[in-house]
Amino acid sequence: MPPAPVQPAPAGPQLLDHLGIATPDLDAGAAPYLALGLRAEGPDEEVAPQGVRVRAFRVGETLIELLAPTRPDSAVAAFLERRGPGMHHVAYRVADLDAEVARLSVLGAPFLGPPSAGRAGTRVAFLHPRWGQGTLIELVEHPQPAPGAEGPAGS
Ligand SMILES: CC[C@@H](C(=O)O)C(=O)SCCNC(=O)CCNC(=O)[C@H](O)C(C)(C)COP(=O)(O)OP(=O)(O)OC[C@H]1O[C@@H](n2cnc3c(N)ncnc32)[C@H](O)[C@@H]1OP(=O)(O)O
Ligand SMILES: [Co+2]
Repeated sequence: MPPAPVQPAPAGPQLLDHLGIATPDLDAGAAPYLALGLRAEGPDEEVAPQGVRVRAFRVGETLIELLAPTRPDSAVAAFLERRGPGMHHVAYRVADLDAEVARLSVLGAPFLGPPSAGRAGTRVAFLHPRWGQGTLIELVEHPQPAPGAEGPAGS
């Protein structure tokens, strides 16, 4: 009997949220993106649970997320030690992270721990790179806008 087809994600359409790039130094790592004409979005942010400092550059609906380690035992420090600077992860936006973690876990997807805090108020969860054909995959849920913050009243 053929395997059951994978059901579409119930949490709605997914966007490419960002690409994570590992660099030992944010200023040096930013140089090519500034030369391309991209602008940093907001101030740099430290995400302590991940041991990184982040500078984000917007490209349409997607961000380039430059990541520099803040401690030697962080995932990004280990990556730089092993592979040097470069593409670190691909992040997909989901509407309901807990629902996606539950749905994919049933399929055997190897999550690297429970959802945790990401940059800019997001919640994130990671899937081991062996599952993504050698690519570390991140799922991102953005915070819901506050009621009434979506536009002028009556629009
Ligand atoms: C800014 C915050 C947040 C956001 O808001 O977006 C972030 O993006 S934080 C980003 C940093 N955080 C993380 O990456 C957390 C999840 N990562 C991990 O848990 C680990 O990095 C890892 C993926 C489990 C790898 O850890 P490692 O100790 O290297 O594990 P292994 O020894 O099991 O490695 C196995 C294998 O995987 C290769 N590897 C490691 N990292 C990557 C990667 N980023 N992309 C592709 N492959 C990766 C590693 O080289 C090993 O391969 P071999 O060398 O062939 O054995
Ligand atoms: Co990320």
